[in-house]
Amino acid sequence: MKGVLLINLGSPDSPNPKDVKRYLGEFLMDERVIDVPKWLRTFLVKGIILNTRPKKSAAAYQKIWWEEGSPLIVISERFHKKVQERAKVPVALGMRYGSMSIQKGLKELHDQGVDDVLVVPLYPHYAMSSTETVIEKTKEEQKKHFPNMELTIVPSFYNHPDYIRAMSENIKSHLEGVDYDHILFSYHGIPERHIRKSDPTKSHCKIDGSCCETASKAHATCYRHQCFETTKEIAKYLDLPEGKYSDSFQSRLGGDPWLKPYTDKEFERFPTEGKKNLVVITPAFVSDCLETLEEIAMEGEEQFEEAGGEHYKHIPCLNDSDDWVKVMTRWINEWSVTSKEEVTA
Ligand SMILES: C=CC1=C(C)c2cc3[nH]c(cc4nc(cc5[nH]c(cc1n2)c(C)c5CCC(=O)O)C(CCC(=O)O)=C4C)c(C)c3C=C
Ligand SMILES: [Fe+2]
Ligand SMILES: [Fe+2]
Repeated sequence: MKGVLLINLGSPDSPNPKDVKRYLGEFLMDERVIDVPKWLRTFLVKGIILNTRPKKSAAAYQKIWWEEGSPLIVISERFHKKVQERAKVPVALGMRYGSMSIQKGLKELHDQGVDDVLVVPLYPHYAMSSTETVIEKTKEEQKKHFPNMELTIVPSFYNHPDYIRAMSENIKSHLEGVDYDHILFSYHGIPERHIRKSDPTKSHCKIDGSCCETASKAHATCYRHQCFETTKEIAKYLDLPEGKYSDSFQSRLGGDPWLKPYTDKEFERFPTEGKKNLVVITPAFVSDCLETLEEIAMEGEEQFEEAGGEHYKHIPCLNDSDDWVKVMTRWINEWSVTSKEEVTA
């Protein structure tokens, strides 16, 4: 029997430093997130980062926490419930880190008789620290606990017409009557090194001006290319004029070079160029979370206004909007009526 596992990143159990520390410990000890030899990762995470970061992160979580819990979890649960109401097969929800584990999600499906699972990483763009770690963890849990289950993985949907249309219509609905100078597409950043590591050709991705524009099979796993494509497709759909929009990358951690330009530097630069009315969208996240609600909606506005900006607007993610629920349900229902031969063909 077929079933679906939706997988998002996860959040701490509460915004208290103790729970945040446990969550960050699991997250940052992932070899696909901090990709250095285990002894060095252990030293960096347990010896340095976990001594200071949990307090700072807990304070940030406290600013955005809802009565029902973490926004990322609550929104994912609402989305899951609505998708389940419309889907023709059982749908479960799991998180890569934290208490709502992937193993629990697979067990829930297994207990309902599911042995053929569509795995949906809730990330539009491929990165080793997001999509790849979800896929590898799911395969590991399946092999260990549910050897008779089969998995089919939904590919990154960064340029899927349904995702582009849903994103564009969401943006359009929030821009009605809004006067703006510029739209910033702010994507979660990753270290530049991860782009090179994910390049199967080992020669295409140079992170220069043109590699992401030149056709290559490397783009199936190139986060940078996929982010730029999402922007291009949304701009095309909304008929945005050249120069009225741009890309940036947020949330960097540590001293290594991450994808540029950095979002916080753009907030400081725009007002000096006369871009004083700014709209920010965050297409790498399907649901609002710490990185959109605190870093972009709160900190971002402050940084922009301190630099001389006048009006600032963050557009919410797709969250549990009817449109996004319908898109996901259609993908699921189309798969659930497809035979195995058609899927693998
Ligand atoms: C959109 C996909 C994501 C990628 C790619 C990604 C890479 C990545 N993240 C960190 C470090 C942290 N990220 C944190 C929060 C966070 N990250 C994503 C998504 C991606 N991360 C989301 C949805 C969230 C929000 C979680 C929530 O509970 O709302 C955090 C925790 C908060 C903090 O202390 O800042 C860290 C740490 C790295 C190092 C990385 C790539 C190497
Ligand atoms: Fe992150
Ligand atoms: Fe590229």
